[in-house]
Amino acid sequence: MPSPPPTSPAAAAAGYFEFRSAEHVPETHEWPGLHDHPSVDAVAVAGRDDAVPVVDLGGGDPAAVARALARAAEEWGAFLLVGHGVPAGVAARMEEQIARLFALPAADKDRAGRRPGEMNGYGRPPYALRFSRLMWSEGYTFATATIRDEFRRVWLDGGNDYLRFCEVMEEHHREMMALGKRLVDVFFRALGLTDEQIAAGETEREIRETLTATMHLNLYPKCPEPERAIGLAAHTDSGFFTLIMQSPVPGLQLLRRDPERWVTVPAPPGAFAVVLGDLFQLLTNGRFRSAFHRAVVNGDRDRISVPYFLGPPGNMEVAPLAAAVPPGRKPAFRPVTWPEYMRVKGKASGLDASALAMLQVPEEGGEGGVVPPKN
Ligand SMILES: C=C1C[C@]23C[C@@]1(O)CC[C@H]2[C@@]12CCC[C@@](C)(C(=O)O1)[C@H]2[C@@H]3C(=O)O
Ligand SMILES: O=C(O)CCC(=O)C(=O)O
Ligand SMILES: [Fe+2]
Repeated sequence: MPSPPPTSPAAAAAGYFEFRSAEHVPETHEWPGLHDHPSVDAVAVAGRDDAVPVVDLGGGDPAAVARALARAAEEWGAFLLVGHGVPAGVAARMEEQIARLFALPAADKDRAGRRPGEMNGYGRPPYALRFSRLMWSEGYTFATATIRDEFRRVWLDGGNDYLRFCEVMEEHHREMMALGKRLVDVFFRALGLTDEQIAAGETEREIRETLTATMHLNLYPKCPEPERAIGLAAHTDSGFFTLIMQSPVPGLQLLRRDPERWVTVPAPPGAFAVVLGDLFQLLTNGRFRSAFHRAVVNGDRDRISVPYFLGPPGNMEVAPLAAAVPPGRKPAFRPVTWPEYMRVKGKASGLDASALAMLQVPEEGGEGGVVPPKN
């Protein structure tokens, strides 16, 4: 089957082609091992609970909310967040603007193409470069601190389309940052900290107040052969946690074990999916787990997702919180900055090893260095 032609030289470098005119999945995008584990829906059946946890922030007993969050973070490393108070209009405006961005002529998007070694821009996410096959998605990454500069690369005239787009991204950023900070405190409570300790703890305050955010826009165009392509290949996020706004079209899947299976996360309107990252696993001394996840594509409908990656500033050393280390024990991981962790993760993926395991401190008298499989 001949591959559809790429839209432009930069699009070819980014690995994109004209998804809309594809009648088949070309060999370049055919993904190996997609069905090594079955995909299942998020339901509870006798003896096996595949119901993705739901955490409701709205109005319940704070202690009960913290317990629900602790269970989700320990057992799944992911959950659906409802009762968060973010107005529904925000997601609707985001979907509209993102669809408009990706529908722009290739030449406009190419001007913002992510160059090698750069964090921001239009193109494949960093980890995609490890794979020889391509994914069925378009992406755009940007730091929330530089939204206006970033999108002047796309809309050179700085006109109304540009202004409207930036306003909507900024609105989403404001809502997500406020929600992220609230959630950090609920995570601390879930670790067993009292409200007084959360208010007085210097480390806890620093984590909440210096949170940084990166946004990544994903468009998964509808796919003529969804069984043969992947939207986003399996990975863990590396930061603290990710708030994911998604179209009401399921696609996000979480790997569960014993037996290994991909559980599809439902996409009820208004709910955010929350996925914990590797540095949160380190921060909580391994108590809360990062989630191995991927995004599959759909035969009938496009899907948009907006992961909002929250993490520490680049110069902050992340170490296990005292509250998460059992009395009389040493922290299980050595301190690391986010950029340093990314380098370790890059090496670990080449070695097929876990980056977190490489940062583990051997227990006295124990073997050390081994993080049990995720989920
Ligand atoms: C803040 C970030 C997290 C991320 C790398 C990035 O700098 C921006 C893109 C993010 C993303 C999205 C797709 C999967 C992922 C592993 C990737 O390669 O790029 C994540 C990164 C991450 O969480 O490590
Ligand atoms: O599309 C999704 O739901 C997940 C996206 C994701 O995991 C990512 O961009 O890191
Ligand atoms: Fe992710």
